[in-house]
This record gives sequence, structure tokens and C-alpha cells, in this order.
Amino acid sequence: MSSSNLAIEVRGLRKSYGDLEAVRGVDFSVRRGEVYGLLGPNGAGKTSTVEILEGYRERTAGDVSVLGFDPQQRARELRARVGIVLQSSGVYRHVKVKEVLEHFAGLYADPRDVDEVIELAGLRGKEDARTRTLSGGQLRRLDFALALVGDPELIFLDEPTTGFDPAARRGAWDTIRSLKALGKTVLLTTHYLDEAQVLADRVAIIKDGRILVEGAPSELGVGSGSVRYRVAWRNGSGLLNQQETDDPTTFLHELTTAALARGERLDSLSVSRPTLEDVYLELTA
Ligand SMILES: Nc1ncnc2c1ncn2[C@@H]1O[C@H](COP(=O)(O)OP(=O)(O)OP(=O)(O)O)[C@@H](O)[C@H]1O
Repeated sequence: MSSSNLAIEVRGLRKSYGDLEAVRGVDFSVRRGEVYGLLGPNGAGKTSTVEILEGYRERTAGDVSVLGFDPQQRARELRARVGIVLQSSGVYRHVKVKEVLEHFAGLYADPRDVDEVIELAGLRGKEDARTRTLSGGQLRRLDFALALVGDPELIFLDEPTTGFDPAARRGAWDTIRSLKALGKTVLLTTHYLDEAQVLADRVAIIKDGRILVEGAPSELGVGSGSVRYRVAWRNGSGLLNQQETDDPTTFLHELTTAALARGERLDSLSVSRPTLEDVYLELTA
């Protein structure tokens, strides 16, 4: 794949804080238009990696390219093409939602229409609310809106739905899907595996500063032998049984042949592929 198809390229990235090596040789690429998820337990090195890509931290070693720029140089042009949703901003408490957005839109040469941003971020009806009256989830939407107002090509979302109620999470998911539909590239960190499973085209699972596995959420672990299919069924007396197998075809054949020979029906028979959560828990245990 040629570099111009890549929004982000990371090769051999390392970050040390004194004696602590937080990022230990990380390689990954994010294609333009892709939603890419970084997953991993607390302290895995996600924020260190993302903040190096955002230009907020200096790397110890390795090569990093963001939209063709080295983020460490903090080029103005790069900053104008990137949107960042930090874990929490909490600023501008006394002004109205639309005023904040109009103010920020004025800082860009070619901003996105403020009404459109309000719609995208799910803030319709809150345009005239003072930001101090917004709930935690609504403030987070404002963070989203602020990241979108410059119409960036690449958006960094660091735990975008932490603290959201279930409806607000679905709203944020819709926003992220809309960004993808607009052709934007999104780098997402999250602790919610269902979120990564539904939103991300590809994910990387990081632990102790290294990428353990990378791929499409539905493909991760399948065929690697590490996580297996789960077959569940109720036997003749109604007892629920579960069995893990890496060869569901043979297993189901044997299971159903034996049941038929006994004249038994297997109720609630199901075969499930490993979820991203199964793979994650297995790899990061
Ligand atoms: N500024 C810093 N100075 C010293 N150590 C740091 C600094 N920032 C991070 N670390 C350490 O580096 C390691 C990786 O931290 P990082 O914040 O990158 O992890 P993370 O994967 O984002 O974790 P979380 O999911 O908790 O946000 C941790 O052990 C952390 O304590």
C-alpha cells in the first residue's frame, strides 16, 4: 500500500519515562477513511502512543508520520487538519454552546458549518444553553463538536464515551459512524470492547507497551488457536451444556449424531464465534 493511502504510520515507536519503558517498539498503520481502535489495559501505553501522534509528547525512538508530517514538529498545517477530543476539556463554562463553536470556527480558514456540527455531535436543542448547565455527557458532545468544527481529516478520540449513559453512547457511536461516512479517519482508544467491535474497522490490542494482536474485530483470534468457538445446547433433561472447540463442524456432527441416536432433541443449540472481549481477556490476562 502506498504511503499516501495511510493517514498514520508508526514504526518502531518507543517512549521511556526515566527507567520506565512505556512503549516498546510499536508498529501500525491507519488507512485513510478507517476507524482504528487502540485497546489495552490501564498503563498499556495507549495514551503515550496517541499523544505522540497528536504532537503533545516527544518520542524516545522510532518513526511517526501523521498525514505525511512528523507531529513532533507541530506544523500549523497539520494542526489544522487534525481534530482532537481529549479525555475532558471542561473549559468555557459561561458561554453558550453555539457561541463557543462559532468562536472556534472563526479560527479556521475553512470551518465546517456550525449548525451541521451541532447536528453531528447530537447537540440540537442545546445551542443556546450555557456550557455550565450541560450534563457530563453533553459536555463530552461539546468536546466532540469542538474537534469537528475545523472539519479535520483525522480525528483522535480518547475514550470518547467514558461516563456516558447507554443512550448517549449510542448517540456518540452514530456520530463516529457519520464521521466515517464523511470519509474521515478516526483513531479511537476505548476500554469498551463492544464499542470497538461495532465501530472499528481494525483494532490493535496493546499490553506492556507492545501490540499483541491487530486485525478486524471479528477476525481477531479466529484461527489463531488461542480463542475457540463456543457451542451451547440443552440436553434431553433441559440441562445447559457448553463446550469450546476449534473444529465446530466435527463437534456438531458428533453431538447431533449422538443426540439423534438417542432420539433426543438439542434445544437452544448455538455456535458462537469468539467476541473481541473473549480475545481481549485471553490475551491480556
Ligand atoms: N508523564 C509520565 N511520566 C512518567 N510515567 C508516565 C507518564 N505518562 C505515563 N506514564 C507511565 O507510562 C505507562 C503507560 O501509560 P499510558 O498513560 O500511556 O497508558 P494507557 O494505556 O493510556 O493507560 P490508561 O488506559 O490507564 O489510560 C504507565 O505505567 C504510566 O504510569
